[in-house]
Amino acid sequence: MTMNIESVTLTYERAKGDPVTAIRDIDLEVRRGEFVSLIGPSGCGKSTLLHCMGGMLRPSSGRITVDGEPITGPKPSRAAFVFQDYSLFPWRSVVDNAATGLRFAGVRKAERRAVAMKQLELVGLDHVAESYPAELSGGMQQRVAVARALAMDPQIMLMDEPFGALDEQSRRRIGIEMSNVLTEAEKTVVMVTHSLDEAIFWADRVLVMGKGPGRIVREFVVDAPRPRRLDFMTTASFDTLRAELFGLLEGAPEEVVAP
Ligand SMILES: Nc1ncnc2c1ncn2[C@@H]1O[C@H](COP(=O)(O)OP(=O)(O)OP(=O)(O)O)[C@@H](O)[C@H]1O
Repeated sequence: MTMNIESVTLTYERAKGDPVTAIRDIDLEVRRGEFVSLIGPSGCGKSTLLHCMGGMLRPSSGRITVDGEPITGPKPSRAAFVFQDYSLFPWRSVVDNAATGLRFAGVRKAERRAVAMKQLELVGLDHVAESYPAELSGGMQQRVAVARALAMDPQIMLMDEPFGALDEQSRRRIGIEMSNVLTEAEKTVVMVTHSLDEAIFWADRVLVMGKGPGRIVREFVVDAPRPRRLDFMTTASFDTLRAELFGLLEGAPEEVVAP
C-alpha cells in the first residue's frame, strides 16, 4: 500500500466570511508499514490533512490515491481513525465497542467478537472485555479505541492527538505500549501530535507543517529501528532531533522556507 498525496489544497468555503485555505500544495508519499508523525503550530492544517487522507474531506485541488486509486470518500477498510476523545459508546461493553467498526461493516456477531477480543488482547485489555467504558481509566478507553481501529485491519491508521487527553506519565507509558503494538502489527500510521517526544519516539519520519496556509516545511528521518525502548528517549540522537524540532516550532515555522 502506498498513499500518494499530490499537490493537495483544501479551502473551506464559509457561509459568512472569506474562504479559508487550510492546506496548500501538499505533496507526500506514505509507504506501507511506515509511521509518520505530523507536527506544527495550532491551526496549520494538520487535522485537515488527516481528514483528507481519510476521505472525509475532499481536496479543493490535487488528488490523493492509494495504490494509484483515487480516494473519493471514507472507507473503513482503507482508513481507520483514532481521535483524542475516545468516542466510545457508553452503553456498550468494551468488547462491543472494539467490535463497532466490524458491526457497521456487517460482520456477524460471533466473528466480530472473536476479532475484537484478539485486538483487546493485543492492547492488554482482554480482562475487561465485559466492562463498560465508564469503568475504565482514560488511558484504557483510548486503548479500546486503538483496538477498535485495529479490528478493521485498515490499510492506514490516522491518529489525531490520540493520547492528548491523558496525564503526561500515562501518555508516555501508553504511547510506548501502543506504538509497539502498531509496530508489531506492521501498521501504516499517520499521527498528529503536539508532543515532540511522541512525534519522535513513534515515527520513522517527522513532518513539520507551517502556517499561512498549511504546508510541509521540513521532514526529519528518525533513524532508529522500531519497536523502540524507553531509553531511546535518553539518546543523543533523540536529543538533537528534539532540539531541532523545538527550535523550528518555537521560531516561526511559517517563515521557514521549504528545502
Ligand atoms: N470547518 C471549517 N470551516 C472553516 N475553517 C476551518 C474549518 N476547519 C478548520 N478550519 C480552519 O482551517 C485551518 C486549519 O485547521 P486544522 O484544524 O486543520 O488545524 P490543526 O493544525 O489541526 O490545528 P490544531 O493543532 O489547533 O488542532 C484553521 O485556520 C481553521 O480555523
